[in-house]
Amino acid sequence: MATGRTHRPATRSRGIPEATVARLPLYLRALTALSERSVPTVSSEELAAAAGVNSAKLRKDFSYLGSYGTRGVGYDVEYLVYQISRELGLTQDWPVVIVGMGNLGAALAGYGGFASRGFRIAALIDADVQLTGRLIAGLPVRHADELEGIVEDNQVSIGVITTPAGAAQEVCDRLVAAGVTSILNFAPTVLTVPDGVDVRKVDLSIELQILAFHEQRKAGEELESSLTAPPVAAKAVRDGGRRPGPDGDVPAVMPA
Ligand SMILES: NC(=O)c1ccc[n+]([C@@H]2O[C@H](COP(=O)([O-])OP(=O)(O)OC[C@H]3O[C@@H](n4cnc5c(N)ncnc54)[C@H](O)[C@@H]3O)[C@@H](O)[C@H]2O)c1
Repeated sequence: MATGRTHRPATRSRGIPEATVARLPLYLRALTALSERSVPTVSSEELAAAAGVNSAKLRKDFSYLGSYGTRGVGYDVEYLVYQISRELGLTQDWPVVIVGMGNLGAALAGYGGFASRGFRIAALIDADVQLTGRLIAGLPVRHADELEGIVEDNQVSIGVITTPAGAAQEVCDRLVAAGVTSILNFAPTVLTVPDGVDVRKVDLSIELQILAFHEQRKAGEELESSLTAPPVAAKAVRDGGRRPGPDGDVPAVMPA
């Protein structure tokens, strides 16, 4: 038994590094936006800026896909959308179940972005009999007793867990025993899964903590630069964070 995430090598099949795989959805999102605006080609710099990635890294990533673009023209948007979708396995339909139909489960069920990216919600499942049969986003909630049958009947390979932490491991075990091999876990707990099962954990509070770290660092840098800045600017910062702008009174640093 492996604890938490399954241990995979840093590269996947066909030698594409995990870090590249993790950036492919970012490129795909930016390319889809271009495609919707009927933009035919895009340069690596434009696409890198739209995806929030360094352009040298983008070119390296695309070389793993065998996509090199055309000098002076750039990359063919539609072809790249197809290539990345194929690489991510999005050209096929992925039935997904969501287990735990409280606030978060219902919000996810209502999110249209899954279906448009090839993730079909096969069933919404909850242990609460009061919820059984209730329509959420047009689908009836099924009782947790039916979980194994639903997974088998729909050949579900991806399960989303949005139950309280205390129920998540049991739900995970049942999903895996029924044949699910990928879990997206929103519950704040580390799941134990057998080899061959992938777990991705989503934790918005961790993302917020990372942002808090950056905020703190930015505040530290600002303070440091105010202490080393020329006397006039430093005085302006001490006087409430207002530095004289080009026309003398535009605050460059807003007071907190
Ligand atoms: N990852 C994040 O960023 C994030 C954000 C918000 C909430 N959460 C977590 O997501 C989970 C759900 O949050 P919520 O606000 O929707 O909670 P909620 O209480 O509204 O919903 C939980 C649902 O799970 C059901 N449930 C409980 N045990 C079950 C079982 N064994 N099988 C099937 N269903 C079961 C309950 O009946 C309930 O409907 C919690 O663990 C919460 O901590 C995570």
